[in-house]
Amino acid sequence: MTQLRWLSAGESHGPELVATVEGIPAGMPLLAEDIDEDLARRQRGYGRGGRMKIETDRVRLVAGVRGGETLGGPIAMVIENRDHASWAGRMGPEPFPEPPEALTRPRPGHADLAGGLKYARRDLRDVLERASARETAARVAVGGVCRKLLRSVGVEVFAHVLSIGPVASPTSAASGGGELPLTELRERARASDLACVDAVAAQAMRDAIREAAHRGDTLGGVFEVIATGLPPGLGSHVQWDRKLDGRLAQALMSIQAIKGVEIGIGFEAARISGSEVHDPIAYDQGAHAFTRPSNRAGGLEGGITNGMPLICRAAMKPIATLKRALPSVDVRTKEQFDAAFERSDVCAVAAASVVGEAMVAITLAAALLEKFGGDSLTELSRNVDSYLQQVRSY
Ligand SMILES: Cc1cc2nc3c(=O)[nH]c(=O)nc-3n(C[C@H](O)[C@H](O)[C@H](O)COP(=O)(O)O)c2cc1C
Ligand SMILES: C=C(O[C@@H]1CC(C(=O)O)=C[C@@H](OP(=O)(O)O)[C@H]1O)C(=O)O
Repeated sequence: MTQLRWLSAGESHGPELVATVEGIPAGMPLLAEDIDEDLARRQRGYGRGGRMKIETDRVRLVAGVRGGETLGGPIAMVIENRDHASWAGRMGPEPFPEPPEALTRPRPGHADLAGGLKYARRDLRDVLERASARETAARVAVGGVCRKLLRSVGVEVFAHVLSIGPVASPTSAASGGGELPLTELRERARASDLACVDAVAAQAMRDAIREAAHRGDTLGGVFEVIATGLPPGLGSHVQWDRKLDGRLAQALMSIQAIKGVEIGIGFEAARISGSEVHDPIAYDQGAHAFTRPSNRAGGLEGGITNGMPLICRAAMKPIATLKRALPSVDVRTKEQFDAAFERSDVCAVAAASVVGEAMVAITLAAALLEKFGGDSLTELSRNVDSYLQQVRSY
């Protein structure tokens, strides 16, 4: 068994973000540009704030890769924070020449107050810098490495936006929106600035975001992550922490501002009968494979992949930093004030969907390595092929 481990470090306006990932087999081709494309997609999306005009995220591979191939050791990556240049004397590890002005008016919905109380920080910037979703750039870098591994065994992960505020796209893979083949869904999502596959819905979403911005308000939404090409048998029913649905939920829920996760049709399954929920089983003699005419389970039964595409959804709450700020209290004076506002995204659901892809890719890569092991890519591929042969002759 190979264990995938990873960590990120870095503050939003510090010098750089750092990510380390260990457990990737040796001999996997890996270039910075494999990851940069995802980093660029994470920066997109109608409704993002001024910060995204400053950053042009690129990864620098600093360990674990030689001559374009992984070595089997920890891979370390760095992403520069260009905005750091504007924070001289206020951010960075060295003592400041003068104490910077403290941020003392916590924003409802952000980590400011809870983190300030927990870590006994009087300047709430000490909390928000790490709580910020700037950190998700590091996650996307780790996800890019994992995506490369998954691709080598035929697994693709992609996401699309289902709704922004009250505006919904008519297409959902989980609800049988499979009139669109999944490859087409992926291409359309990648071509849209909102990762929405329906052009009419995307325009209504843009309008909703623009109107929210005019009101000084913000919007959340829902995105769906789909993984194709998965072998049956990732995850396990035998112990609580090995169930893949639970692990995916934790991974997606850990993304800043994600407040709900569904697998397949999710909460909808609780409202209808069993006969309308469960996917009948058939057998394709030619392909020597079990098939399903529907995929309401979203590719998971008993916490184990069943060979159908994996479908997860995540709900993002609206951005907490409001131009028309909500009432708050100054933590120093205890007087009532409006919460702090400098600048902010109005809506970041499309960006979060790219982070969702990364978190799902990381979780699937971990499950793949646990099942098939392998210190080299050759060994991993051989193990996968041998298992697929076993499944075909079951
Ligand atoms: C891609 C992305 C961008 C975000 N941008 C902002 C932002 O500009 N302003 C803000 O207040 N919150 C933003 N958030 C949400 C906060 O990071 C999040 O609400 C905060 O860390 C508190 O965590 P919680 O919402 O999970 O409790 C963003 C989240 C994501 C995923
Ligand atoms: C920097 C990113 O997102 C940031 C996430 C974020 C937050 O509070 O989560 C607040 C904003 O940062 P700033 O206060 O510098 O404008 C976003 O821009 C990014 O996604 O790369």
